[in-house]
Amino acid sequence: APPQPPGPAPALTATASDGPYARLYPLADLSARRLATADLVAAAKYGTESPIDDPVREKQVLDAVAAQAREIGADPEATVRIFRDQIEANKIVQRGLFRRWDADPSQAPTERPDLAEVRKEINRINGELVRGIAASPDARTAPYCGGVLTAAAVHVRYENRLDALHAATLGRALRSVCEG
Ligand SMILES: C=C(O[C@@H]1C=C(C(=O)O)C=C[C@H]1O)C(=O)O
Repeated sequence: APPQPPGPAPALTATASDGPYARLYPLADLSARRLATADLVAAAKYGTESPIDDPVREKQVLDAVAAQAREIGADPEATVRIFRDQIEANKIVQRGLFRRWDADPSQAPTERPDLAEVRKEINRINGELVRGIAASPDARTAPYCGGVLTAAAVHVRYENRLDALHAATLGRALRSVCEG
């Protein structure tokens, strides 16, 4: 037999026995990981000329994930919709941190990460998230999606000891996962 092409990464391989929780949990987990990058992005931008909103970079992200979705057979429209929420959530955390640091400069970061390096990490998470979206069409369109996704998000919240800002914003990041 000819060699088979490599399949998706094991953690995201969906089998017939995977239930909706197993399909939706990675989306909550990856969203929390993506949201955690907002702390680094905010630290990279704080006290510089770089604004929180960067529409040029946002368009690059959305174009890239739409192309990846098409390549691997995920719905590009659902993928872009989910990523618009991911981006909005990321900016909400950045704004929250800016406010926190303005109010109490002793909490402000003392080191400034390299934004280009942080964006490489965001790109890696974006790729994983597109694969997770591609692996979950049935779970995302099922009537129980919202309940299962909320359970996964609660698990992720406690597992990662998310603070109130990140926990609330995780809900924002996941807003349209269950819209199909
Ligand atoms: C994360 C950043 O900040 C914002 C959020 C983005 C995102 O979530 O991908 C992209 C651009 C910015 O509007 C960034 O500048 O990279």
